Amino acid sequence: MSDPAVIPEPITELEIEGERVEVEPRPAVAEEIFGDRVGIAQAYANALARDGELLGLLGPLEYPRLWTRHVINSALIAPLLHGEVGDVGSGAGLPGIPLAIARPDVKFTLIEPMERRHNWLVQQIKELGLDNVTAVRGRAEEVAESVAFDQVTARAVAALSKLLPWTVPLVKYGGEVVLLKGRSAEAEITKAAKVIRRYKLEDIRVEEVGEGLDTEPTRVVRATVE
Ligand SMILES: C[S@@+](CC[C@H](N)C(=O)[O-])C[C@H]1O[C@@H](n2cnc3c(N)ncnc32)[C@H](O)[C@@H]1O
Repeated sequence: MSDPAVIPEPITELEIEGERVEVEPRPAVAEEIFGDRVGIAQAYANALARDGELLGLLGPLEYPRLWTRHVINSALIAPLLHGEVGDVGSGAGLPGIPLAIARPDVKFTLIEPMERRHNWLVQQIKELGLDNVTAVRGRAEEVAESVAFDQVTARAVAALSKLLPWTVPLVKYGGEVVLLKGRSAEAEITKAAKVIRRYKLEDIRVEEVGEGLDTEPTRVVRATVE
């Protein structure tokens, strides 16, 4: 288990298929986001660097932007969250694990159907000593009956028209979806108009978070479930 007071030595390079690959060093903004839990974030980044390829979630091109594109991009939405949060299609724990490190006061459930990834998440939760996270193996549609979250997050799982029917049924009345999206966010909202009406989503909007910090902001699609 990671000792939060100790910052582990960062993995700075790896060999993948005989090629030397550099791993992005931890940016200064990580200290601002994770505070005294930055050591846990470094332990997670190291695990992601070590196992990301094995899990089929990180290609060699992702290593030089491991922190900014994955860990920080995920953690930036931490101030938007409260209560109990479900993270659909967590994969290697994104955005759920960086969020759980940044917000020990919020409870996270990582939902991931692939056995290998789910097992890895269970192992990481234990090794990082995160007592505010659990991992559930299954597809969102399968677990919808048994859960009700204040908020549901997802990142890089599917386009909105497919993602909303997977995420909205997991949200309590009055709760919300907070979905990390790139530049396509507005276009995806337009395409998902029928689904948005069907689920009676209120106040659907695109927001950027992390402005003022020395990193690229993260875009989210937020909507209230009524
Ligand atoms: C491209 S990966 C993204 C993983 C992670 N969210 C990230 O940002 O790196 C998509 C993940 O969604 C999972 N997934 C696909 N369909 C799903 C569903 N219906 N319910 C829950 N997870 C699903 C896949 O197994 C995969 O791990």
